[in-house]
Amino acid sequence: MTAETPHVLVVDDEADLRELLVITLGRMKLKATAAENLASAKEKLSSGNFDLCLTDMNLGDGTGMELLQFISRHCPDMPAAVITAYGNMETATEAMKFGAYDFISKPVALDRLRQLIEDGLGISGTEEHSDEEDNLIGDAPAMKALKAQVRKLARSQAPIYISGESGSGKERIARLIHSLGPRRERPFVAVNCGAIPSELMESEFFGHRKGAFTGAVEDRKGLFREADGGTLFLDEVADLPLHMQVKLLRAIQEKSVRPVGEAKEFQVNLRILCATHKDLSREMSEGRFRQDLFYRLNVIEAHVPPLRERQEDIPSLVDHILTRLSRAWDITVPTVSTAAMKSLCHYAFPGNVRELENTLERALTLCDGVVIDKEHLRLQETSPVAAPPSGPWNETSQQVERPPQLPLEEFLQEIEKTEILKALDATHWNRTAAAKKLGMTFRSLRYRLKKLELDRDDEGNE
Ligand SMILES: Nc1ncnc2c1ncn2[C@@H]1O[C@H](COP(=O)(O)OP(=O)(O)OP(=O)(O)O)[C@@H](O)[C@H]1O
Repeated sequence: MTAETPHVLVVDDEADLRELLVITLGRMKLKATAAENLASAKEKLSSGNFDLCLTDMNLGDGTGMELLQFISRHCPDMPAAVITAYGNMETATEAMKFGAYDFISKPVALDRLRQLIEDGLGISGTEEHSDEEDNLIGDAPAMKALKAQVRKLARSQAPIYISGESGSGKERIARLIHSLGPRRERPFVAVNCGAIPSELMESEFFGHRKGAFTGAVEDRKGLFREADGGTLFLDEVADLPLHMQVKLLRAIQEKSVRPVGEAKEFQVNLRILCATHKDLSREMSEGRFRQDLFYRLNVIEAHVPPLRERQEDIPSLVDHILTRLSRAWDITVPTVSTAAMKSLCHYAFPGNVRELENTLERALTLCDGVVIDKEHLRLQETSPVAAPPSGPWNETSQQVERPPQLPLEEFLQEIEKTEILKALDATHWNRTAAAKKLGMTFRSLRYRLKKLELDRDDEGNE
């Protein structure tokens, strides 16, 4: 966003609404320009410098969706929001998939409009950095793609469904989305839906008045209001009982909650992120998860790949986790022997990163404090890797296309890494034999291992 007065483009074919929006924006001390159809909006966007666009869906000569597509191609850094017909959630959902950061329904409520504009201007402009990002380890192609997706999603207000196996890092992704977005200064509230007893759920989510039921000794705000202005992360959302799913849907749609034993409703403004290790569409088709809630929450899906599909990330994760544990325990970071690292890189980790953390914590207690060796890991030998490391080649050795967001240099590095790891694997990490297999000198392989940060340990296993 520029340091000057933010400039908003309003696009609507109805003159009355257009005027109302321009007046409201003026009162908010913003500069507003109006366009009455798609062609004029495109022309203004091409010649002017806007910080935000607010568009209706019917534009006479085109649709709001077409304008969103134009924006994502020509001004991808400018946030855009849409105005939808009352109750038309499908259009709103579709618009968010097309890149709108939020929507507002007609008749336009002015306080909601103000909020929408403020949120939008908060995300406009320079890229944010978050410490959470540094703590999200992973350079495997799938993780790089996920990080790029997260950066984009952080700007939007769309609900996101984070899928992935247990322990793969879903909550971490949710925190990152929050910390990179306009709500970062507000609370991030995480709740494990599977851990709340069914009878307490309503009061946990929506709060209660003192005396509303036995045990309600004081007023309680509830998670929705605690997260007001910020993000509510519903972990294990598939575990919500059906009666609670109805109430949750209502709260999300109405953007308001009524505490147990309270007569009045409270407005809430929050972003909902959810996750589950279960297959949510299957839960829905088998009648355990409401279809309407599914479509409301699952506007955009972000998938966290299991650790066995990004084994090249294991060495840096090991490094990161051991550094963190050693700092907490106030000890020197131990080294990991080549044999131990090799078994870690070949283990399937059904419990994903959490299992890796537990494995290393145990190894740290069992080792002599200097070197973690294979026997300290106590990995189940019966759990071999289910899939080969995800590299630029798939299981049938067919070439995989370069993900568009991955620069060529890094893509080529991935190929190099995968091939080197394959050769090391085939030769039981005998680097002389691996170099021969790869048609290079030992020195050249050693240089590449260093460059690719695969030379964790120099124990002279040549
Ligand atoms: N990419 C990563 N880099 C560093 N640490 C990670 C990463 N992914 C996960 N972790 C760590 O692994 C542990 C499990 O992650 P997290 O709780 O986010 O997983 P989850 O998928 O939400 O698990 P569950 O399904 O059990 O709720 C956490 O301690 C988290 O900090």
